[in-house]
Amino acid sequence: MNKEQIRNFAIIAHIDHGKSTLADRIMELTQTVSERERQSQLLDDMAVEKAHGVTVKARTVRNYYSANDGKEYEYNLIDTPGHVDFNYEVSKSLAATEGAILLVDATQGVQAQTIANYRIAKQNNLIIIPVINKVDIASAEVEQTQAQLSDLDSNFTKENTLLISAKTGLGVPAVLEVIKNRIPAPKGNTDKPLKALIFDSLYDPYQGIIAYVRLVNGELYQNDQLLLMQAKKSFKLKSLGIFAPNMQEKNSLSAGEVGYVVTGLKDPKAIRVGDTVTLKNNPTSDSIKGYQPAQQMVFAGLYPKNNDYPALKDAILKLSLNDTSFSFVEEHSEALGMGFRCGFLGAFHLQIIRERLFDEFGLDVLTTAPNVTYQVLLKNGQRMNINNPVQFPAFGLIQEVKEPFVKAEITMPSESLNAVLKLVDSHKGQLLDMGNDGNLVVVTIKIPLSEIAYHFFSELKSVSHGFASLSTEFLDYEQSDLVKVEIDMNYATVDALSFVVHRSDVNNMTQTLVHNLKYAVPRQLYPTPVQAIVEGKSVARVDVPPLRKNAAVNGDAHSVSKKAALLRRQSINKRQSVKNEIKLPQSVFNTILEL
Ligand SMILES: Nc1nc2c(ncn2[C@@H]2O[C@H](COP(=O)(O)OP(=O)(O)OP(=O)(O)O)[C@@H](O)[C@H]2O)c(=O)[nH]1
Repeated sequence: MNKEQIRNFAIIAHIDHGKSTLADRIMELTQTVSERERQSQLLDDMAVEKAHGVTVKARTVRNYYSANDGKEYEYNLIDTPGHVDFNYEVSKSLAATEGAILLVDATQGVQAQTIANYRIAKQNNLIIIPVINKVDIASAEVEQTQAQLSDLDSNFTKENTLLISAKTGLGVPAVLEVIKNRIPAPKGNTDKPLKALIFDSLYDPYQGIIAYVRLVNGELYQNDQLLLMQAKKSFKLKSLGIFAPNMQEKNSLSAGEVGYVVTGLKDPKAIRVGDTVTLKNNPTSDSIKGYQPAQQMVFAGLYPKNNDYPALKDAILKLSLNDTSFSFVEEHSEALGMGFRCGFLGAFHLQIIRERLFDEFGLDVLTTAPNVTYQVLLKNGQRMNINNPVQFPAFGLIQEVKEPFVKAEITMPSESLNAVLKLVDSHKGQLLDMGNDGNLVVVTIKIPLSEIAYHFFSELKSVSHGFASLSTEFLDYEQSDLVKVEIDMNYATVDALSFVVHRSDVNNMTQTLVHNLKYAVPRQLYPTPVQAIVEGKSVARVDVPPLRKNAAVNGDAHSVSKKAALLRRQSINKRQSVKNEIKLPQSVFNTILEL
């Protein structure tokens, strides 16, 4: 295909605004999928995507479009996820394209992820085509949505914006023409040495690592000897091809094109997204730069339920190829054995990884309570980054603790403003700015990441009846008001408990904890006070009743586990970092971790 007849583009939008549905229509109109293969959201084929009805992974598919000018064009379409946790997938995809369709649901208007994705596209210097979707719905507010788009970018005029229904197909043929007219053909030179960007990868049990590539310069042929420039690793290419939408082998790929390379490499660490592929014997002089690695925000321990550590290790390595945005290091826990401490982009990402381990590798994993990274400065001047509560140093040694703060933009209808501000306040958020645009309010806040990393998103949806949307951006590490609560007691199986909580949560938290703890089984036959101590001062105290006559003196694991589980759950709900030194049998510990 002549390079002038290639168009690489992505579809970007807020969650559920119709990207996958539009991708379905495009594949049908270009006859990429036959009548027989048609099914809705064809590209969302992962089990987690079907279960949650959202796109998690970006997908690439090549279509051939017969344009009105009588020529045939190669359209490489990339469908991207819309959830705030998966912005990283969006930026990866956009690095491989020249243009983007910015899709906005006419019944919802511009939302937080519309703005966030628009900005990523702008940063990548892409041509953006504004498209308003779902115009078939009676409650569609086309004019208002149009006005919001013009506010976002003055180039998004009424004349430039397309109106479609991805569901019925209305207006979609016009989108196909506009892609050809507005989005430029890829630049790049087939005569120069091969230079290709790896923008995604996956592990195939039979073929090893398959890299998704976008060729910037040069050509790629079957049997080429290739070199990974960052990894400094060479290999002989096993085969190459395109996605249509399934893998289809080809003899060559050339500058501007998007496709896949079967590397034959088995070591998942060999391939890094963002690396440059070139020819071993005729390498390019410069590699592709500026590719930002993902920044993990939420951390948790993952342990195999059935003690099958080798299987978990293998699965995590392979999954990390397909999702380069999560990080992992081995860790060992007294109670759970070998596992991994993993970093995620957000709580939803954690859930998705957990489900993928189950769906794709048959592995059931235990997850410890999620937490963020704390920067700790010790009195002796040593600095530590702590993302594992077990490693939290003794409070007496600590000079200062800092925690990550983010800037969050919440977009909502004005009716939800009060409820949202209340929610923000209860999560220690500070209002930075508030803008009004018709019925749409955009509130900018500064908030500790630990406060919004877990349940904030679902609480926001709930208080705004589903209408508020959120986008976040990391700000900095700032002083944290953490204090340590020590629970002073003597239990049969629970030796000691200490929690790290925000100062403002101390009173409520400790009252409840101490109250619940009194029901656990004490070792002594005589009453014992349980008390919570903060900085040497008792903040709550409860006298434990004498042991029931026939209770097991050495502790009733079940009853302890229930109470400890309750404790754990409360601590999770409160979203503080938790340090506990519970020594319990494995089975009991498992129950706690699962909560
Ligand atoms: N009535 C109507 N419904 C639509 C239209 N486009 C999409 N939908 C519906 O909107 C819902 C979301 O569509 P998707 O295509 O999954 O949205 P998406 O943007 O890919 O969602 P994520 O991948 O989760 O970000 C589905 O139930 C679609 O059937 C449209 O033009 N009209």
